[in-house]
Amino acid sequence: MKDPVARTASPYTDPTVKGPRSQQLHSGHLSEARKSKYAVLVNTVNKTGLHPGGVQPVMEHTELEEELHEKAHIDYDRVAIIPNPSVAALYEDALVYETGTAITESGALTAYSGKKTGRSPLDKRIVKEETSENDIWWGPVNKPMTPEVWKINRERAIDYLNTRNRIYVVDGYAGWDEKYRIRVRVVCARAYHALFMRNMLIRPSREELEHFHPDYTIYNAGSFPANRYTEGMTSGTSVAINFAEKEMVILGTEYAGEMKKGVFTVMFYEGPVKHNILTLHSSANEGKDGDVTLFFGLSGTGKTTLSADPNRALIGDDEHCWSDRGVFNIEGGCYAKTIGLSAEKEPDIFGAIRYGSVLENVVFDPETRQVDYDDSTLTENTRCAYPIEYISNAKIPCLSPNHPTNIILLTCDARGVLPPISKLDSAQTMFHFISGYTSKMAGTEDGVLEPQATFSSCFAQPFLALHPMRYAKMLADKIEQHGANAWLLNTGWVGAGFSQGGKRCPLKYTRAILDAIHSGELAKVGYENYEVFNLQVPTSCPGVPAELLNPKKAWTAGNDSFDREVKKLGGLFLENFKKYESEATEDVIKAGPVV
Ligand SMILES: Nc1ncnc2c1ncn2[C@@H]1O[C@H](COP(=O)(O)OP(=O)(O)OP(=O)(O)O)[C@@H](O)[C@H]1O
Ligand SMILES: O=C([O-])CC(=O)C(=O)O
Ligand SMILES: [Mn+2]
Repeated sequence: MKDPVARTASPYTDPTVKGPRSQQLHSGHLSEARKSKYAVLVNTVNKTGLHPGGVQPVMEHTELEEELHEKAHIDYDRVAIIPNPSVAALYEDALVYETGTAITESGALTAYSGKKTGRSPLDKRIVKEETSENDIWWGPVNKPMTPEVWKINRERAIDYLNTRNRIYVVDGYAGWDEKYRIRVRVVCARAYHALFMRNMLIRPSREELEHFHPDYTIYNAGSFPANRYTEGMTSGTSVAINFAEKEMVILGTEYAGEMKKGVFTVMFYEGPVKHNILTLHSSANEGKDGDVTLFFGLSGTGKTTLSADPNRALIGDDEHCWSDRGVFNIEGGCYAKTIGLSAEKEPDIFGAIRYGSVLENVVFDPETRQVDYDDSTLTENTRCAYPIEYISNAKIPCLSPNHPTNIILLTCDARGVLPPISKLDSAQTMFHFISGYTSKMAGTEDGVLEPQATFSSCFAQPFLALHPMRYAKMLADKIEQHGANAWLLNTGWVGAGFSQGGKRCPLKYTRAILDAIHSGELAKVGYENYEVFNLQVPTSCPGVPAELLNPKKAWTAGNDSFDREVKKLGGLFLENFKKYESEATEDVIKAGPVV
């Protein structure tokens, strides 16, 4: 599969359209509801003696079909609506209707997302309407969309869905805490997208699905582009959320991550605004004594990798809420990066890639069906989505009544000047949380090919709905109330930066650092002050060479380049923080680097 078919966002080259409708009706995919519907049709025809195709017969529609018809004008007489299909049915459909979709050696379904292999943050918009506009952070990420443009795009998505022979509906919850969960419905054209969201949402029981009425609905028409001449569109891609209508519309990108991150933005809005709970871009796990650790960090910094820990139960790998009742995962699955994945280094994740999991944009051998996890031909951002129970020590239900004991801010510093581990006081925690520094690595966002210094407030800027300081203040209050310890952990370069030929901190050392935090040993060792950033770094850590702990001592590329790099990064932090200074307290402003 070295040269897969590049799918473009056009319905005309969309290989998912195959086979006449009559074939589908007999394809064995009909749900019970569908079958009884056709039984009704047959009965009507028999009773009236009318030939089908003459007078329009009276057809009975399911509750779900009626709802979709009423809310979204889905043409249920033309399109087969497949409600909450099984994994097996989705496999069958994906294999029949989608170009390049296949089963890999380990049993996972592998699919291509087409041209877009990462999120498109520049094409994300929020509808400007009165119920939410005073709360929304109309900052660098949330671009306003007028209600008129929303209607145009929504209609375009629905028109596209109505041209399909079959569309899928996946219903699920976001949030394991029943008090705070939202019900989400996904309506999409690709079986791969349906299976992805079946994995990523929390799966309701069969009974719960029977009368499931969503709070939010996602219309994913990603194979079909937005019209670039529609006012405000800057490309053929549009990912839009309407908080008043409680809907999301996707056009012009088939990257599945947009759906899960769309739900996340909804939680970033609903959590604080409606329930006074804090939404966080973090993973979480729990030790044997019930101690909870949260790992905040941007894409690629290690949330998924480090939260999968054989000694600790996994609560979740990417999206959590911290409420007055502890911590809960938003999702029912994990979405792991698979580039460079190996059974030796990351056995839990490797083992989760099996029947039911969805691999995205990986390269595999068409004969042996073996996946080459080192191959980044299609993208650096190769991924796998699997249900969380595929991690054997996942804690189900995925929540803890305990408040976090440790808070770990992850960063992946490609300059190699942030220490592998530092202990933070509360002002430093706020400074670094608001700053949200990492080197953005190639892949998860469209167009990023080399590491770039990036500051993403709350480690979540592309997903935030409200101003970052609203989340930061909530976090400060919670940390103070529950007395959590905070750490800054750099999973990035050590010894020298990316540009000086340094290397990324070996995973085994990062894991040893975490073990020492969890065993309490790291709190007991000696500390020294690390220049410019004024961070407290340990002078020793079990399982880690001591010389790695202080970047100045670890640096192999000459003192001049070290001084230059550390000051340059310090300067970037200060420059970035200026925009928050008017709202931050004096001690937080002072907790930044001194250049
Ligand atoms: N020292 C290290 N610590 C953590 N991860 C490392 C380290 N060295 C290399 N890696 C690799 O970095 C990647 C971290 O990706 P991971 O999926 O954990 O990111 P994430 O924070 O969950 O991102 P996203 O929010 O995009 O899902 C993995 O591919 C992992 O193998
Ligand atoms: O959303 C995605 O595509 C992957 C992810 O977790 C992130 O970028 O934080
Ligand atoms: Mn993420």
